[in-house]
Amino acid sequence: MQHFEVNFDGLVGPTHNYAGLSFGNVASLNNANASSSPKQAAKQGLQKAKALADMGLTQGVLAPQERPDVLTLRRLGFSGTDAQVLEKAAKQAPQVFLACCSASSMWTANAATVSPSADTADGKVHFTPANLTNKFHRSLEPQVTGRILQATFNNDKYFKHHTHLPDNEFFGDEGAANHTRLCQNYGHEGVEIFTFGRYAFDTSKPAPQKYPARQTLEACQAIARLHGLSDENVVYVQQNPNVIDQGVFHNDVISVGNQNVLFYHEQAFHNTDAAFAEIQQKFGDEKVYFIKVDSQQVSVEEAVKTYLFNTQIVTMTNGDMAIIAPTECRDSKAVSSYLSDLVTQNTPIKQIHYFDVKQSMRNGGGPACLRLRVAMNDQEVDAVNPNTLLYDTLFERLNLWVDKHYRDQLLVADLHDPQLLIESRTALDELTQILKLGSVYPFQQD
Ligand SMILES: NCCC[C@H](NC(=O)CCC(=O)O)C(=O)O
Repeated sequence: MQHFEVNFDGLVGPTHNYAGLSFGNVASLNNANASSSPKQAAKQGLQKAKALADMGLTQGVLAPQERPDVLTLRRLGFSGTDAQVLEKAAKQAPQVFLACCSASSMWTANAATVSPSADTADGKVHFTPANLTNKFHRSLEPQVTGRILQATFNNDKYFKHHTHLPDNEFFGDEGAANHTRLCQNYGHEGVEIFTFGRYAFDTSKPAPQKYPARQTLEACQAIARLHGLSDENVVYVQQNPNVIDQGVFHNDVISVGNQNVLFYHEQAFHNTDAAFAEIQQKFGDEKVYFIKVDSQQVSVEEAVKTYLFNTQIVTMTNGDMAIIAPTECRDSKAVSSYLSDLVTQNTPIKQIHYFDVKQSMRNGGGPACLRLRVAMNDQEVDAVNPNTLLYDTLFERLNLWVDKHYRDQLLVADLHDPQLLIESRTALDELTQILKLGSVYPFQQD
């Protein structure tokens, strides 16, 4: 049996915009109200995904969500026709309205936590959508995310879907952005590393002071229970509260792992030595490469600006690893010289590939945010909805679909345009036919 890691990239939705919604995410705050290009954003994402497919990796896509979220606006008391709902909300509660327009589901690293079948008690691949409670605009995602995941991984024999954790800050969960899995190979039992920002039920423990810690230990523990993980395969590590206060709102902004590599900044974790000893012990006899970047090489500020750690580390068909980095890393002297040196060292990382994902970066989402990793064996890959796997035909079809429906430019002030709602729904309706997802959106269920 063969084993793969498949990346499911989030398609950028037609309302991609910069509304400054994410307190604690420096790029989101700095780019508030800038004009965006949904078309360019979607194409940048597709290019990156297709390039990985061309490198011989299996690549899938996940559908975006319906925005503006008229259903939520109605729940909040705005009434009338859809156009009236948009107009009233934009006028009477602009911040609430903007939150209901975000295309943030594009960052599928926050869609769910996934545990491969090699790690779970029942031998199925488990999915728990993230509840994303810390940000109102993101808390609107989990229900539809669950439907999209079920329509993508639509076979009960191999896939187990859980409901997202209770919607409150005690169980704040941001999905795979705070979860990394190390393993000797993808089919082998792995070590699932859950990273959290604070203890929900013990306020005497360290926590950030300035920016929110979005993920709690208790949420991580609940997911490990739901997925049937053994204590022998799980490590919980607290993020260094101080780096959260410097803009590291998810752990994937300061560390990334793949197979036997954990690439991290020296300030990423609290109690690093104890955590790494536990990881190595649970990993087994083979050595884990803990690749440390220290503050003199790259400061936390530079790491947040360039997203050095929001890179993907992928295993190529010849067994070497490659780093998939945003062009911001190439444009930084400190980071690009670090990376050029890294590939000459004695680690599995041998190549660096740069991609322009600026439209996403301006909202604090790099290459790693744009993908959800699902390690599977060949039978499981065969059980995935085949229309969501990105081969040449789907790539071409999706590019045409973007050209047909997406605007070149969008301003925050355009979001209440009723025509945009019609365009978005028309696009998404067609997308569900292309990907054969069925009726996953509220507007399709009226
Ligand atoms: N994993 C990357 C997530 C980025 C995302 N940004 C946003 O939602 C910004 C949206 C805006 O500000 O318009 C977040 O912070 O959760």
